[in-house]
Amino acid sequence: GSAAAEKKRWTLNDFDIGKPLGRGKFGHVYLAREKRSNHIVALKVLFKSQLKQSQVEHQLRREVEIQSHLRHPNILRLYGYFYDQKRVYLILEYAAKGELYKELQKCKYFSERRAATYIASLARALIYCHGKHVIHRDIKPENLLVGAQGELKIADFGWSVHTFNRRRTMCGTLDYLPPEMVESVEHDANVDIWSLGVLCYEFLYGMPPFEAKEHSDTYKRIVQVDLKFPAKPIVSSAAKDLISQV
Ligand SMILES: CC(C)NC(=O)[C@H]1CCC[C@H]1Nc1nc(Nc2ccc(C(=O)N(C)C3CCN(C)CC3)cc2)ncc1C(F)(F)F
Repeated sequence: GSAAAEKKRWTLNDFDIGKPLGRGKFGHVYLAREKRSNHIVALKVLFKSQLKQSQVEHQLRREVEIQSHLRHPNILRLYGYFYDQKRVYLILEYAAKGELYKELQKCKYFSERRAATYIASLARALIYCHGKHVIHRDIKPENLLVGAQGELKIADFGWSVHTFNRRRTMCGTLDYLPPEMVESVEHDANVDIWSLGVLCYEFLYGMPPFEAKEHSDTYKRIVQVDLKFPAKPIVSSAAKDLISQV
């Protein structure tokens, strides 16, 4: 938005609230329309109490700071934020075609053409982020949304500035973590390239490459890079080569 928009103090009165789009980690997300511009947005409502008890306030602050400065067609925009007594509100770009992981669940796996289109746009978004010394560290289907024209949008607030010693509490799935993070040693932007390979595999086969029943088994498969390609669905050797290289 314009420079003026950047400095504007937003309040809930600036918006007409529409239907709920679903639940995020720390609260609900609503469709909303900014009254003056009639601009459609997603309003993510986070409860301060939950942020406090999960000790993520400082992380949210930094990630909002990063996200609001990123401008790329395959990165979901953060237009601004505001808060009241109990809640923090994030004014986000509305992705009209929703959550990619639901689409992947529905069609089990994607065609090579569709997977290639998604991976190429993610690669462009990561080149942009790494160019600004931002590594994402949380590339996975759940963090991807789809725009009105079917374009991919990285939407998670797991962005973090390029840091070496920021430990990530092992919350959520290990599936997407590369060896250096699973062994929680220092890591750099290449962690995102690894995750891109994991994502490419999951787009084509419908499951992540190192999936296992137990966490400890997933851990072992990752550190050993125990990469196996199922016989079905049929995937080109070019695609397998790309996944192996990445
Ligand atoms: C990346 C992050 C981890 N994920 C999230 O934040 C999630 C948590 C809840 C929603 C989503 N957050 C967003 N979702 C959209 N668009 C959207 C979502 C869902 C549908 C949809 O399928 N239904 C409404 C369907 C319609 C049909 N009925 C049956 C089910 C729901 C359609 C459009 N735009 C921006 C956001 C954002 F990110 F800005 F908040």
